[in-house]
Amino acid sequence: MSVSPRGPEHIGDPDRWGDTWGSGRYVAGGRCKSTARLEGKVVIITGANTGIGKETARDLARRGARVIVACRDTAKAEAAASEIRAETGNQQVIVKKLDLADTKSIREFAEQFLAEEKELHILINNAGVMLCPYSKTADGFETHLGVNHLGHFLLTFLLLERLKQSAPARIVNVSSLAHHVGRIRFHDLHGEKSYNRGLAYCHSKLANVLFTRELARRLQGTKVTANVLHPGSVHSDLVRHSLLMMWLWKLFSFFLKTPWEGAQTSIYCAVAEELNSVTGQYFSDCRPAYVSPRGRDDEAAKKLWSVSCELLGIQWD
Ligand SMILES: NC(=O)C1=CN([C@@H]2O[C@H](COP(=O)(O)OP(=O)(O)OC[C@H]3O[C@@H](n4cnc5c(N)ncnc54)[C@H](OP(=O)(O)O)[C@@H]3O)[C@@H](O)[C@H]2O)C=CC1
Ligand SMILES: CC1=C(/C=C/C(C)=C/C=C/C(C)=C/C=O)C(C)(C)CCC1
Repeated sequence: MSVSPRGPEHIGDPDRWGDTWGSGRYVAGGRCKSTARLEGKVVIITGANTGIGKETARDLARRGARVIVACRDTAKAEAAASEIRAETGNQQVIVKKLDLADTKSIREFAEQFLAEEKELHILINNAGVMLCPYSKTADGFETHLGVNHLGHFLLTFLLLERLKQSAPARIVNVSSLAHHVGRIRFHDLHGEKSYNRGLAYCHSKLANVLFTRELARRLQGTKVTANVLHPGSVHSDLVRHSLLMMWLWKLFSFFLKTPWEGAQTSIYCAVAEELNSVTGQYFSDCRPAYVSPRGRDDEAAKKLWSVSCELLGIQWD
C-alpha cells in the first residue's frame, strides 16, 4: 500500500515506513526508529506551537512524556497543545509562557518551572527566528543572536541543576546547516557596524554549535549530554520575515521536508538509546554530520561562552 507521508493522520506513526530513510522522497531524510517510551519523563520544548517544535512535542507526548510547551504566544501554544492532547490522549501537555527575546520572561519561566516541576529529563532548545529586519531584543541584543543563542544559553543555565539532579538527562540544541556560513563577529556581535539578516541567522546558528561543544565539554561526567543538529530544509513558518523565501518555500515545498520529517533528528537526539552516552555531537538525518571548521574552534567556543555570560550578567563556571 502506498501512503502519502503528508497529512496529520500519519504523523508520528513509528510503523508507517519500513526503513530509516523515510517516505521514499529523497528529501524526507532520516527517521527516528527508536520505540523508547517516556512515561515519568519531563521534557521542555521551546517554540513548540508550530513547525518542527510542534511535531517534536507531538511525538514525545505520544511516547508518554510530560511535555512543557514553552512559547511566547500562549494562545497559539494552547491551540497546539490541545490538538496534541486530543490526538495522543496524553493530558500532560502543558503550556508555559517563554519569550526568548526578553531575559525577564526567561527568568520568570525558569522560576515557575523550578517551583512546579521536580525533574527535567530533556530540554529541547528549538525556537528560532530567521531573516529578521534589524531589531534588538528587550535587553538590547541583536534579535537572531538574542533569541537563537543568548535566550537558550540563559534558559539552559537556569535549568541545568535540575537536569543534573534528574540525570540521565539530555540537552538538544536545534542549529542548522547554515552554521557553515556563520562566524562569530566578536567585534560587532549586535550588528551595529554592519548587518545582513541572512548572515545574522547563520552567525546565531554557529553560536548554537559552539555553545553545544563547550557545554558538552563542561558536562563530562555528569550524565547530562548536549547534542546539536540540523533538521533539514523544512516547510515551516521560519521564512515568515521574507516574502521571497515564503514564495520559494511554497513553490518548492515538494523539495522541502514536512515539519514531521524535520522533527525526526530532534526526536532521535532526545530519545535514541544508542545516544545514551553520546555528547557534543552534531547530527543531521538521524546520524552524525560534518561540522564546519569554525564550529570546531574550541577557542571561539570558550570566548563565546565568556562573552555570553558577560552579556547576560551571569557567572557560569
Ligand atoms: N525550517 C527550516 O528549514 C530549518 C529550521 N531550522 C531551525 O529549526 C528550529 C525550528 O524552526 P521551524 O520550526 O522551522 O520554524 P517556525 O518558525 O515554524 O517555528 C519557530 C518557533 O520559534 C518560536 N519563537 C520565535 N521567536 C521566539 C521567542 N522570542 N521566544 C519564544 N519562541 C520564539 C516561534 O513562535 P511564534 O510562532 O510565536 O513565532 C515558533 O514556535 C529553529 O531553531 C530553526 O533555526 C534549522 C534549519 C532549517
Ligand atoms: C536551492 C533552492 C532551494 C533550497 C533552499 C535551501 C536548501 C534552503 C536551506 C535553508 C536553511 C538551511 C534554513 C534554515 O536554517 C529551494 C528554495 C528549495 C528551491 C529553490 C532552489
